Amino acid sequence: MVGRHHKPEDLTVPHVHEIVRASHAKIEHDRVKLFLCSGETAEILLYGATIISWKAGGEERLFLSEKAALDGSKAVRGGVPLVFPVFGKSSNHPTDKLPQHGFARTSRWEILDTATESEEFINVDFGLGPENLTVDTRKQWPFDFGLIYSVTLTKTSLQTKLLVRNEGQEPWEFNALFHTYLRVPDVTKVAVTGLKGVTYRDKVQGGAEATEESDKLTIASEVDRVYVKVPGTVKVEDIEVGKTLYTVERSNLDDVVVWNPWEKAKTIADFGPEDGYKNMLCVEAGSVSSWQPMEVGSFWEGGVTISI
Ligand SMILES: O=P(O)(O)OC[C@H]1O[C@@H](O)[C@H](O)[C@@H](O)[C@@H]1O
Repeated sequence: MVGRHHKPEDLTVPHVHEIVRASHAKIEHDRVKLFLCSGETAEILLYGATIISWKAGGEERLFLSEKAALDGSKAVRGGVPLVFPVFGKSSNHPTDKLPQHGFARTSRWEILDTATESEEFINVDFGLGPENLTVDTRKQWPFDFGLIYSVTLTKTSLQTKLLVRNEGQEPWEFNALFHTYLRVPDVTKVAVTGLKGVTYRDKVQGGAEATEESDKLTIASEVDRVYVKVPGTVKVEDIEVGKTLYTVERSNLDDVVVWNPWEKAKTIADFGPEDGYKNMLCVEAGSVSSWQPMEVGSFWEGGVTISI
């Protein structure tokens, strides 16, 4: 080889241990993996921009069903699927032809950017627009929109942010929700705090309205509640050990859905193991109790930070 002779100390290539320790993003054909040099990781599928793993403090923090389809054939059962532009199934509304929870969780997103700003965090942005939707989905919801979903991994948190833009010539409206399946050691030994005094719609009771009486919501049967306009921080606590497992902080997301299917999990085809409901609790931050209006050219941004 012609050229200057390099002595080993001239080489700019990092030593192997430095490569392993550096924070970085690894892009594969169907997913992005984020690594922090301190050991935390996250894994996000392009399908749905679904976060399927978040490891922090040496433990997996998200529940992912062992029967979840990860091949893009159906929405992922577990992790953090994104709900947009409709929560549940609507009727008499422009979203009423869309399937339950909309199309964001079943569309393939594009990677927009990855940047390691420091050793303390790493971020990846995904984008979704009409050009990423199937012809059928476009027919079901023909509006022009742009979404940017930003996932940031820090040493102690997983931060997610959704930017929504109306890029069309007519107004439309939407729901959005971060459908987070938190992993818990034993769901019967945790409590959700921060909901006392909040009005909720109880889907297990046919949508009846009630007010949360307790500062410690415990789970001993099926729970499916939409807490409306939750004022502050919600936490998941281990009541046996007396320690906070997760702190959920929201920005511009009024509502919190708490869901555990309990033994109904047995009837959910892609839920496994059958008793896996004991190790999960969905605490879902969203804007779902009323439609978010989007005038032509307007932006909306909402986000959630889950800390351990
Ligand atoms: O089975 P899916 O479409 O992923 O929905 C799971 C659950 O998602 C929750 O957000 C809803 O409140 C529940 O009613 C629903 O059962």
